[in-house]
Amino acid sequence: MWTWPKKPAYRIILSLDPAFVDKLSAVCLIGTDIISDLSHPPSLTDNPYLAHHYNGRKGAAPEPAPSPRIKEPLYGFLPRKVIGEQVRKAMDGDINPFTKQPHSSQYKKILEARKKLPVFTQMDEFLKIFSENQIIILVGETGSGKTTQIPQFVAYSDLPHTKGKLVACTQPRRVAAMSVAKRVADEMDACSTESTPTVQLGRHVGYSIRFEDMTEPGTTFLSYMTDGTLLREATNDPSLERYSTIILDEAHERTLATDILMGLLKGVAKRRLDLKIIVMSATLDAAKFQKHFSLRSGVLATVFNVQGRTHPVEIFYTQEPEPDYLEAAIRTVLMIHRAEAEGDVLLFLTGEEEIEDACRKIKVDADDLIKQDSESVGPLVCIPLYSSLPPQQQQRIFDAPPATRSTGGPPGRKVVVSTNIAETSLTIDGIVYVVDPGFSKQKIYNPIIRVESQFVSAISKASARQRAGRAGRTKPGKCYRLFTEKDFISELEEQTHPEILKSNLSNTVLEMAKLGIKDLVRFGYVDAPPPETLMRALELLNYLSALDDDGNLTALGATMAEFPLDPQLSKLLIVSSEFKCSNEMLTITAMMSVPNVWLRPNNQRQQADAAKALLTVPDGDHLTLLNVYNQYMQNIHDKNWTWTHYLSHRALQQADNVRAQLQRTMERFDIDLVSLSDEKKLYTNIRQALVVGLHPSCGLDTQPEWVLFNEFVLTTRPYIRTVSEVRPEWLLEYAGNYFDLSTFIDGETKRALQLVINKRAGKFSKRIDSGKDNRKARKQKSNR
Ligand SMILES: Nc1ncnc2c1ncn2[C@@H]1O[C@H](COP(=O)(O)OP(=O)(O)OP(=O)(O)O)[C@@H](O)[C@H]1O
Repeated sequence: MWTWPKKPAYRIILSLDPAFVDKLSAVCLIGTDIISDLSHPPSLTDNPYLAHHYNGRKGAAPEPAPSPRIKEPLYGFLPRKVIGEQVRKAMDGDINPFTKQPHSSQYKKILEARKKLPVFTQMDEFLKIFSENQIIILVGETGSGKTTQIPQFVAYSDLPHTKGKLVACTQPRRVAAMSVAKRVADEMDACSTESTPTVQLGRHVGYSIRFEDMTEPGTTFLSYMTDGTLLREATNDPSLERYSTIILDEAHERTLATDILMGLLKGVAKRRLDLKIIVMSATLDAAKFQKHFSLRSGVLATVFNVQGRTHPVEIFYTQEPEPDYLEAAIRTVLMIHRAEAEGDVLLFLTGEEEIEDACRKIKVDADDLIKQDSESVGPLVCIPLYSSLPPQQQQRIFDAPPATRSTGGPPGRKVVVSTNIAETSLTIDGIVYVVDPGFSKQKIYNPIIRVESQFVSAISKASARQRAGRAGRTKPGKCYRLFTEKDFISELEEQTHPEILKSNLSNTVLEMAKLGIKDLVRFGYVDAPPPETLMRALELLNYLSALDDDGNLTALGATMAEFPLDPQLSKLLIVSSEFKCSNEMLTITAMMSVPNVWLRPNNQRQQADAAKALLTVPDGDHLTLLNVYNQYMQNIHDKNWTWTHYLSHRALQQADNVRAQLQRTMERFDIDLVSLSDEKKLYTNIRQALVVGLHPSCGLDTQPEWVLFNEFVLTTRPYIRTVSEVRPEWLLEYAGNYFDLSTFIDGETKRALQLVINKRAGKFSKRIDSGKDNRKARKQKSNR
């Protein structure tokens, strides 16, 4: 039987207080984190393992040691001669040079439109600089054509494609990677209406996002992908050999994965002299990237500026600050619908609940408007967009607006209500109006208490410009900012803070370890993360036995890094076969990796709750998720069954897909897929590895003393989600190293666990005593 090698992979929380949810702010956890209450805060600097990573310095935040003076390597890169004239000829020719098929007339039509983009007018200049430099920082205004054109120029410059290497272009968001790949495939001739498409999306031009790889080895020459996907790929191929050029788009967003890639690629560029790197940014703040990518001391990376944008966008501000931005946003959308000319609207809000709520309200109010004045108010559809929506549902934003009701009647309008995932790279054809209240939800990780919280806060000026840029993509647009111009100038920060400074880094550090990066402190960050955050990540990975005491990646850690999951979840999957419940854990993990499966329409809440109650397993949310999936399978994926049980068919389909992918990874590592036949024992085993929650949506109707949970959300109150009841004996048995009471300071947790130990010892000694008594009695009897 497997036992916890060091500390538990589960997040466990103790509370003896019935109102313990309120105490969760004092609990440290994140994601599927290990938690304890603060009576057991592992000291950051006293921990020998962490101290080792920080040169044994105690009590002070580590400072990076001065880099050793090394002899500068002879540096040069392999020049690639690219001639603009030849690229232009290939584009204008009758035959598609990638597929050797004739170009369609639609291709030529789109090409004429592309030629008007600012980037296109500077193609020769770009290709010259591209030939002469290994690394380029490209700065261009939103809408100038960076995302769609530059990767194509590079792909043409790679011709002939006998070398078989690809061009990669990263995007911070899935929806952008998918939609830009589609647009570029169309531009390269995938949209022919008159013949079989010459270029195909998913074959010649592809995309790759977590759980979905739409590329074809040997055929794909240009792939759009999320930055996280490329980073994951680098863990298996740190030199990223299969790429000829890597383009990091939207670098100004400073996502965690893009930042790590920037550090990594700097090293790869020195090893792979044939590799080209382009870092694209919409802000003029390129100096940081230029400095970062200076490969020789004193020589900054080359910057290429693209002038101009496609269409003008008129900006409007409010006269006074708006007291309620949501109400103001809805009012503005309706005002546009009633008074403005044809064109769709994009409204930026902060999160799923707010977006769904706004969609409902806008729809109701728009229907009222139509009733009052059907002559001048046209039909309206509202489409939500947020990251937890399944990709197919996200694609609805590209649907055509509703048709005009009658000939000559007012035009229909589409309103997309989105989080900031629509802020960059997306072109939603037809969007003319943008409504920007100036807020977004931001995650902040506090490494001291190990809590990640979400706050609604003001966006940066850079974000506001990106948002405005979503209008004016295909025609002139208008942007309504729901704040004053004075606030824009004096209150908004210039740039959004890099994610690396405010995120939990456990996943990233595991990936870095897999990449072979030993010195986390002196890795070439663009901005170095807070030392406490790195320490927390190391600590967690060490607890999980993904890293050994010297910080080396263990075999277990290497396997964990292969799963596209948080380290805690991948650990659960790996160890589940020891608990004889790996089939079930696969299902539970897949269900936790997809959007919420429960539907709860506003007007049918009671029915939805009753349906949920029928599927709820009293032992906890995890077993309930398992039950839902099993029933879905027994009902042969029936859409009607999901509908009548208020379940999202799409989310369940997605879970099925994710499960199959995770299963393939398990099989690759020979992890047994097993299930105990004794259901009661099976359920106990699963819970020994899992969590129960007291979030209002939780199915538990009891108030358990000890629970394990999956997610901690700090909103107006702290909540835990996806929870299972656990027994304190399990903590001592399976997580003995973490729950080693000699390392606990005196407090509630220690007292409670001590009680359990005493109780067990008491029982044990009583048993020994009674054994002795029995033996004595037997002896006396036999003596007699
Ligand atoms: N799906 C599409 N349908 C129609 N036109 C499109 C589409 N995608 C892009 N375009 C056109 O190409 C232009 C350039 O888009 P692109 O995404 O390449 O710009 P960008 O400079 O990368 O902007 P951003 O920084 O905002 O992503 C758009 O303004 C639009 O005119």
